[in-house]
Amino acid sequence: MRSDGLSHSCAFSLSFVNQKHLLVRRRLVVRASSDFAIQGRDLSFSVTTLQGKVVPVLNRCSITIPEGQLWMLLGPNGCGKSTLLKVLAGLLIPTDGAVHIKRPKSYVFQNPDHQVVMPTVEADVAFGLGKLNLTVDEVRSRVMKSLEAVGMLQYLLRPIQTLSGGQKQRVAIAGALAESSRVLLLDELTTFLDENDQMGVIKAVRNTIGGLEKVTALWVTHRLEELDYADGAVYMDDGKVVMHGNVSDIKNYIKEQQVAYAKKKNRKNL
Ligand SMILES: Nc1ncnc2c1ncn2[C@@H]1O[C@H](COP(=O)(O)OP(=O)(O)OP(=O)(O)O)[C@@H](O)[C@H]1O
Repeated sequence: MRSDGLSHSCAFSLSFVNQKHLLVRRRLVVRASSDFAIQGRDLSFSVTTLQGKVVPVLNRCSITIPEGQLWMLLGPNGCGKSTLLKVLAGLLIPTDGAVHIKRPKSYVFQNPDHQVVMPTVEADVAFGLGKLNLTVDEVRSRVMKSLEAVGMLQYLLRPIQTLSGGQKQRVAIAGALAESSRVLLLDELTTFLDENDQMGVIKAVRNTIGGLEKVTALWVTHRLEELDYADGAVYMDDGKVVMHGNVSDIKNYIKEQQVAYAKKKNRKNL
């Protein structure tokens, strides 16, 4: 675990963040203390284009996710979902607002090849435990428990390159669990996966939620069928959360948006 509370999964991501684009006014990332696991309040974030134009991406965006639950984050392309997730993870620094989040926390990437780096499954899940001063038996026990939680125990000794994309995602999640992550921030994990792998990953996440450790996950997705596995959902548009609540309300809202969009498009074509 890194000193800033990020897991090894997050450590790699910093190289993806172009610091030139960050407008840093203040940094407020503190530990959460009540029954929510994730809270962002009035978060703003902007990027500066190569032409020097400042473009707002998050616009006083607020979100609260209860502890021990799996919530989905949805919204149109470019509305700011990944940016919000990175701000919550501490990978991007908001220009304004505050983040409260339980720790340890882990951010898992869309592309598992960006974070599954060791030659075998066992070595990869154990990778982040090096700094925790654990005995060999403790490391092994954590690795096995985490792999079991994501249904990958039988792959313990497998070379990483023999795994499918979804299996690699589950190894990445096991790595986060091995580090006792209380919060998983999951960025479109199933985008590149076939249906079988997609279900394997979502069921693995579902299986890790709650429990004694009260693990909480926020899952960015475009796939409406994944909502069936969620305890709640958040819908973003234009840099802010516009709906926050139970899955059926969010599904209805999305359907209404789709109908309104189709009508608008038809009118334009007339
Ligand atoms: N470094 C950057 N430079 C310029 N624009 C950026 C940068 N990072 C994000 N953006 C812009 O900010 C907006 C939000 O991006 P973000 O990736 O958060 O959206 P998203 O909702 O996750 O999109 P998608 O669903 O397509 O993955 C987009 O218009 C994107 O082009």
